[in-house]
Formats: sequence, structure tokens, C-alpha cells
Amino acid sequence: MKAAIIGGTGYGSIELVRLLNKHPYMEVGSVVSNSQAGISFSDVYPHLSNIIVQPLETFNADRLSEENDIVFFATPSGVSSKLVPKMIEKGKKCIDLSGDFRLRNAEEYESWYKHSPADGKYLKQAIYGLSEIYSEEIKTASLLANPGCYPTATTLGLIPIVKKGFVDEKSIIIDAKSGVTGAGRGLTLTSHYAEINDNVRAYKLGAHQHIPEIEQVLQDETGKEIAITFSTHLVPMSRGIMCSMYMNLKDYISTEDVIEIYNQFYEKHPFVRVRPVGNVPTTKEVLGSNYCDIGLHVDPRTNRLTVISVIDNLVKGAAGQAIQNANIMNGWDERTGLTDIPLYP
Ligand SMILES: NC(=O)C1=CN([C@@H]2O[C@H](COP(=O)(O)OP(=O)(O)OC[C@H]3O[C@@H](n4cnc5c(N)ncnc54)[C@H](OP(=O)(O)O)[C@@H]3O)[C@@H](O)[C@H]2O)C=CC1
Ligand SMILES: CC(=O)N[C@@H](CCC(=O)OP(=O)(O)O)C(=O)O
Repeated sequence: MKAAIIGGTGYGSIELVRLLNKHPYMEVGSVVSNSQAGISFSDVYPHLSNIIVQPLETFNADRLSEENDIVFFATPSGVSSKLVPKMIEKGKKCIDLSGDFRLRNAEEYESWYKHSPADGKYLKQAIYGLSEIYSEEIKTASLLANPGCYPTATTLGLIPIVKKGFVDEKSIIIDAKSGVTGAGRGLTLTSHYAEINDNVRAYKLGAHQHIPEIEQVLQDETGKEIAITFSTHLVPMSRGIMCSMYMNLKDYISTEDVIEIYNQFYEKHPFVRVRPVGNVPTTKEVLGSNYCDIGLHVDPRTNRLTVISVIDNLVKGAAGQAIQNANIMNGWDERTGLTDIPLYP
């Protein structure tokens, strides 16, 4: 099966290329670049020399649909909402990595993303692709909204215990940290070397566009309106997200019992690894892989639960989960092409 990638020279795109290169049933058909069409991919990214030989293309819906079976959009929000419908109308399965089709409520999208939402017809059609939770819905998706990087780490870390009703939902605080590739390849003042090296920066406090996405998932899973405190930080590393999450338990439960709840919940989900007592994951332990690793600790003095959830933002937080979803949409084993061991150290 041939896959087209739109948003060709971005980080999401080159991670898709890396993962598709070893996928047994999908291969890269076309790579579309808005800014560098006509140029060889390896001129932009020399690490792809002799691997991707075709030139970067312009976006042409007729040609792309003739030459490809599935389309991955690694384009910014606000761009995907314009381009995805063109390929859906050609009957192609589309997987969008941006935030454009994740929120069901168009007004909510506009107020958090600060630009116009996608056409309501496509918002209705879109399936939210948190693979471990919505695999049944994903099987029949034609337009798949791949989750955000922070929402993936956050919701996988919260759902098992929040769904049980064991948590005071008003007490949830998420302290999230991301490496700089989370912001994409574009240059910004806050991500250039002298600003981020030897530095940690909190940003978008109370205003992050992933807040409504996380709350939408938690509400769907519990039937309750949940308002979270979500603080994001940029840290001096290339890849990786760590979400440290704190919440009050309604009644005391031991760390062992919480771990047992998570182990049962993720028993059939190979990409979520729940750590034993006293074992807390680091971002490096999932680097380059599709794993989400979760560590758990209950403090009996405060009766608060701490959940530490780590992912590689470009893999489980973007391209890896997109391929996991493509696997599910095509009826293949969800692990297909994604079984690489994390790159350690
Ligand atoms: N980085 C991450 O960790 C994650 C990213 N995402 C989302 O995935 C998407 C891609 O992210 P990422 O690759 O990191 O971002 P980048 O900024 O690295 O790449 C996005 C690419 O989209 C293309 N593009 C930019 N503007 C336009 C435009 N006006 N019209 C058409 N194409 C355009 C450009 O490539 P070209 O000029 O070659 O077309 C650009 O390089 C974004 O929506 C992002 O929010 C989601 C989860 C995690
Ligand atoms: C480190 C960093 O800046 N990360 C970005 C993640 C953006 C992203 O992935 O945006 P969508 O999921 O909404 O498309 C941010 O916090 O805005």
C-alpha cells in the first residue's frame, strides 16, 4: 500500500518516513512539500540519501489519489482543515496529525486555536485516534484525528484510575514537559539554542490548546465534566514528553493496588508498559519507540496519587500512533512496523 505524506519537510513527516521505511505493508508513495517542491528530499535531509529518492511534490489531489492509497497529513493546524477534505472527497483514508479534527465542538476549537475550525461535516466524520481506547471506532475510520502529543501521554496515564471513579476529579494537576521537537522544525525565539539550553520554560499557562482535548477525552470516558490544571514546560532535549500528574484519591488505595488496576486495564495493549512499585520511567527509556511507559506512586501521608507518563512526542505522540492507527484501520496487527526497541542510552 502506498502512503502520501503532506507537510513533507516537517519533523512529523520525516518521522513518518523513518517508520514507513520498515513497514511491511506500507511504503512512501509521495511526499508533498509546500515550500520545497521539486527539490530532492535528501537535499533537505541528507540522512535520507539513497532511501527516499523521489523529489518533493506539489499538492495535487488528482495525482496524489491516483498514486496513493492512504494519506498522512503532518501539516499545521489551520492547514489540515483545508487540505484533508480534498483527499476525503477522492475517497482516500486520511490520518491527520494536527489538532484540526480532534475537538467535536467547532466554537471551542476557535476559542483555543484562535483561527477558523474545519467544516462541521468533516468534524462529524472524524474519529479520535487514541489507539488503546478507541480501537473499535478506529477500525472503520476514513478520517482519523491523531491525538496531540501531550493528550496522548496525559490521557493514557489518567484514564484507568479516573474511569474507576477513585479520583477527586476537581483535584487533577498535570505538570507536562516537552523536548523542543514538540514545537516542530520552524525557528522560534524560545526554541533557539541560547534560549533553551540550560533552561526550563513554562508556557501557555491555562491557555494550551490541548486542555479542551484532554477534557473531552476524560469527559467521554467518565461521563463527568472534568476541568484540569495543565502546565506545559519546554526542556532542553530534542525528543520526549514527561507528564507528572497529581490527584487526590477519594479513599486510600495502596500503590500495589493502583498498579494492579493499570496492569489489568492495559493487559492487551502492548504499547503501554506499567512499571512495578518504585520503578519510575524516564523519557530516554521510550526514545524512538511507540511505547508509553507509566509509573505510579500513592503517598499515604497525603492520599495523593502521582502518575508519571512518558512518550516520544514524535513517535507515540505523532507518527508512531498515526501508523498504529493505520494498522488498525487496515485490519493489521497494531504493532506492525512499530516493534523497534527504544534507542538507549
Ligand atoms: N512535533 C510533534 O511532536 C507533534 C506535532 N503534531 C502536529 O503534527 C503536525 C506536524 O508537526 P511537525 O512536523 O512537528 O511541524 P513542522 O513545523 O516541523 O512541520 C510542518 C510542515 O507543514 C508544512 N507547512 C507549513 N505551513 C504550511 C502551509 N501553509 N501549507 C502547507 N504546508 C505547510 C511545512 O512543510 P513543507 O513546506 O515541506 O510542506 C512544515 O515543515 C502539526 O499540526 C503539529 O501540531 C502533533 C503531535 C506531536
Ligand atoms: C513543545 C511545544 O511547543 N509543543 C507544542 C505542541 C503542538 C502540537 O503538537 O500542536 P497540536 O497537537 O495542537 O497540533 C505546543 O505546546 O503547542
